[in-house]
Amino acid sequence: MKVLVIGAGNMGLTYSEGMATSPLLSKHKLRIYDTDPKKIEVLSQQPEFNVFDNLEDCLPKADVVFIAVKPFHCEELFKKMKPLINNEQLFVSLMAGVTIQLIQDQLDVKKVIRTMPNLPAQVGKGVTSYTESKEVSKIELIMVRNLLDTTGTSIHVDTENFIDASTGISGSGPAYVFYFMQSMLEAALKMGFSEFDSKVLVSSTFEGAIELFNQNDISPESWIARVASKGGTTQAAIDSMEDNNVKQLIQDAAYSAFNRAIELGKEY
Ligand SMILES: NC(=O)C1=CN([C@@H]2O[C@H](COP(=O)(O)OP(=O)(O)OC[C@H]3O[C@@H](n4cnc5c(N)ncnc54)[C@H](OP(=O)(O)O)[C@@H]3O)[C@@H](O)[C@H]2O)C=CC1
Ligand SMILES: O=C(O)[C@@H]1CCC=N1
Repeated sequence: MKVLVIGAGNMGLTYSEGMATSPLLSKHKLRIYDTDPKKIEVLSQQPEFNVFDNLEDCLPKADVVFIAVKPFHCEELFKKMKPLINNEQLFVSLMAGVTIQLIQDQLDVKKVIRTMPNLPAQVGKGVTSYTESKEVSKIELIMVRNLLDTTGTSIHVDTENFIDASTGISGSGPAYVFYFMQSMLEAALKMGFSEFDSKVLVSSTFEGAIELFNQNDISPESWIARVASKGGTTQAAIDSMEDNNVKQLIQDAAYSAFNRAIELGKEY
């Protein structure tokens, strides 16, 4: 199978690196197209990829085309793609907000899968939600799922509303975790720890907590209760967060991303 990825940025390159290992590609190298000459030059040194600087040479014969440009670049890209594509090809979008309908209309194609990936795919720990237009067959869907799973795990959702919702949870989510980490790092530095020790304290705490969560069927709330002694230090911290409505604020933030994804879909 010939797979082409358009846009070799954070997401496109990450998914390319995962998918290049897929047996579904059989003898074909994964194809990458980008408009940035510097990226083309660097990627051309990597033996696992076939790198292109023009669509004419890579798009017409691709079976599956992943689109990983920023949403505001899609209109210009679709215009260039349109004369080079056909209705047998399968298009997989990684773009936030951009709807299946818009892709079908602007490219004049039928088979579209819309996904919401996330950045931990870079270390094989990504989670991708995906949904499809009705013209996509079961076999095509399984094939794309296999490709997506080369970067971690994936979940099928029934509607695009859940793609926008997963943008608010898992797509943008790594940034919320980094925000929390940054806040704790800054607190550790203020308390007088060195940068190195602050990093060890914070990253080990996150890693340990995630491992506990993953290895046991216990809710985060119950884990909090196991850390917090009555009248102790943790309770003081949790009370401070509750007094400041931190939980609500985090939920509001997730909804802001969800709503922004819906808004993005109306902008193009
Ligand atoms: N980053 C993330 O964590 C996530 C991103 N996404 C989605 O993934 C998509 C890509 O995001 P991200 O990887 O961060 O973006 P990047 O800017 O890192 O990557 C996009 C790449 O596409 C190139 N490009 C721009 N226009 C074209 C074009 N017409 N043809 C071919 N290549 C082009 C860009 O080049 P240049 O730099 O020169 O513009 C760049 O190399 C977005 O739509 C985003 O919504 C989804 C979930 C998570
Ligand atoms: O911020 C964005 O718009 C993209 C989508 C999810 C993560 N990054």
